[in-house]
Order: sequence, then C-alpha cells, then structure tokens
Amino acid sequence: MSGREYDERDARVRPGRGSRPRTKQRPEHADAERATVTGVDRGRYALLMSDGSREVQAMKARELGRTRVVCGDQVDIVGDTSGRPGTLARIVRVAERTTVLRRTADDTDPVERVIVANADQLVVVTALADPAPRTRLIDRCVVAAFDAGMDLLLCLTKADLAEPEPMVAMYAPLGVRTVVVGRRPDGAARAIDGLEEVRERLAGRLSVLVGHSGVGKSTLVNALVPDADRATGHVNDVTGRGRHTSSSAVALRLPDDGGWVIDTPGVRSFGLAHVQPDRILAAFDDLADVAEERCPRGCTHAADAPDCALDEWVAEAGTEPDRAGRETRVDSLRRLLASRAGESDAAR
Ligand SMILES: Nc1nc2c(ncn2[C@@H]2O[C@H](COP(=O)(O)OP(=O)(O)OP(=O)(O)O)[C@@H](O)[C@H]2O)c(=O)[nH]1
Repeated sequence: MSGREYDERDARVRPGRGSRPRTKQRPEHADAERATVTGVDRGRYALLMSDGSREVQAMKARELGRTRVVCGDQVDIVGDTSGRPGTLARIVRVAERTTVLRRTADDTDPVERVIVANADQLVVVTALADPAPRTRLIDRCVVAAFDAGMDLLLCLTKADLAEPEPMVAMYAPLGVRTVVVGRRPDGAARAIDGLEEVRERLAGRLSVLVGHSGVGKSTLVNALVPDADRATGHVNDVTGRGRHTSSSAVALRLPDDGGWVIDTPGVRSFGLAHVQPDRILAAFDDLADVAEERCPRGCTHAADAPDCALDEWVAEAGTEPDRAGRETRVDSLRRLLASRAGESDAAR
C-alpha cells in the first residue's frame, strides 16, 4: 500500500469510441515534398520530384478520400519519398489545378472524368494523308482548349505525302497556330522535318497530345523524347500490378528542360457536353457582338436557325474579300457549335 491517498490520477479511463478526442484539423504535413504526377495505374501513381531529382511511386493517403489524382497534378507527398525500389510514398495534398481536360463520357462510363491537369497547351496531331485529315477531332479540340483556357496547336504530320496549305488555311481564321512535320526524303526513321519548330512550340510548357490512330503521334513522341520508352511515367512493379493501361495518360519530360508532353493513348477526344454554346460564341468576339444585338432570343446560330443575324451580317459586307472573310468566320463558328453537339463529319 502506498502511503498516499488515491486521487484521479489513479483512475485509468479507457475512452469509449464516442468520447475519444478527435482532431478536427487534418495533419498539416509541414514536411511534405512537392512532386508532379507522371502516370496513374489503378491506385498507384508515378511521380517525379519537383526538383527533378528522382522518380517516386506513391499511393493516395486515406484522408484524400475520393479526390481524383491525375497526370499533370502537382501533389505533396510524405512517408518514404526515397524512390527506392519497393517503396511507396503517400500523396496527402493535390495542389489547385490551373486547367483540367475531361475525357468524353462513353457507354462504359457515363461520367466525364478529368484526365489531365495543369496543361497549358493542347496539341492535336493530324496527318495530311494516310489517314486523310478528319476535321471533327480538330474542331472539338478547338472548343475543348478554349473552354479549358489552353492554347491550341495543330500539328500536321506526313507533309511528305500531301500539301499542308488547305488545312492551314482552314484553321487560320480561328487563330489556330500550326506546325508542319514530315518524313525526310532520306526516310530515316527518326529524321523528321519541322521537328525543331515543334520543339520551340513545346518549350517551357505542359502540352497534351491527342490524335487519331496512325497519324504519327508515337513517331513524333519518339523523335522528341529519344528515350520515351524508358521515360514514360509508368508505374513499376511495386505491387505486381504491372504497367499503365494503354488508355491512361503519361507525362514525358522533354530533354534539356524543353517542357513536358502528356501523351493520351486511346483518348481520341474530349468531353464537350459541359461547354455551353454561349462560351463557344464568346470565342468569336466580332460575331458575339452581332449576335447579341441582332439575333432573335434563343437563336442557336446554326446554319438552319431562322432569322440568325449572322447571315445578314455576311451579306452586308461591302467588298468581296470582306464578305468571304465574314463567311469563313461564321462557318467556323457553326462548325464548332455542331462539333459540340456531336455531329459527325459525314452529317455535315
Ligand atoms: N510518310 C510518312 N509516314 C509517317 C510519318 N510519321 C509516321 N509515319 C508512319 O505512319 C504510321 C503510323 O505512325 P505511328 O507513329 O505509329 O502513329 P500513331 O499516331 O502513334 O498511331 P497509334 O500507335 O495507332 O496511336 C507508321 O507506319 C509510321 O512509320 C511521316 O511523317 N511521313
């Protein structure tokens, strides 16, 4: 027996579930380090530390709940950030995104999901021939880029097979910048004319590449990033889950600090259902003014819209070149409005 009296210090209280004090504040993780997401595969993330020092594999911390983490995201990580084989860090924060690009909803997944974050340029790769250019994807990309606040670059490939002028002329009225590449006559696999200009356009930016199968996107990526096969942000075999699936996005760093490209294999278009037609019209400020002042209420501005003032505006042009210029602008707007509505090339 001790010589002192019992007091509350002697009472051992085991708090029940309900009374356990819970921190309302999430832990701050002041020691977290910043990294860029370069690849995603079923709950595992490939990251590159912001200082470029090492690649790290990570998983999402539980506290992030259902927050999606996508390629291009800036994240804060804790835990084992050594990047040594077999280690997994934890992602505890996702930085606010400057832009998001959404994949189109499809039959297997009716939800439009964010697939890339923080990209500032959308590069639509289109062959001038073999396969013949299809404008629908380009038009949809123009809308997606405008809506996401990204620049659009049209990269025309296979210039050795067809002249680029008609395509360049078609997109110039929309303010779309174009680069043209093609295989050199000597035919060497990685010898591509125009590659330097592409590099200049990509320098210092985070660009997303999109294109139909067979347009030469892989050829371009391999020429830009000579070790692309190794440099892909694939998730390694920490868990035996294997490589990224072919449809997930992968971020690649261009040599000599030349920027980043995100390749989106299997992603052929982007969701536009959330883009309001007014937002598309707003991209054409001259037409938006006319529409606001003179179109009937609820006008769709489509080619078959009754009393759409844009047709009058074209007819009013004083000179022939002026008229042709106005007509091209109106046609472009209508093409984009139709592409948002999901009309096919054939339907138009
Ligand atoms: N003539 C010519 N052929 C090219 C050029 N670039 C690529 N090709 C060929 O076009 C075919 C398709 O090229 P890829 O780079 O595999 O095309 P991709 O867009 O990556 O296609 P997927 O892998 O299906 O997504 C290949 O046979 C290439 O050799 C070019 O500039 N000129």
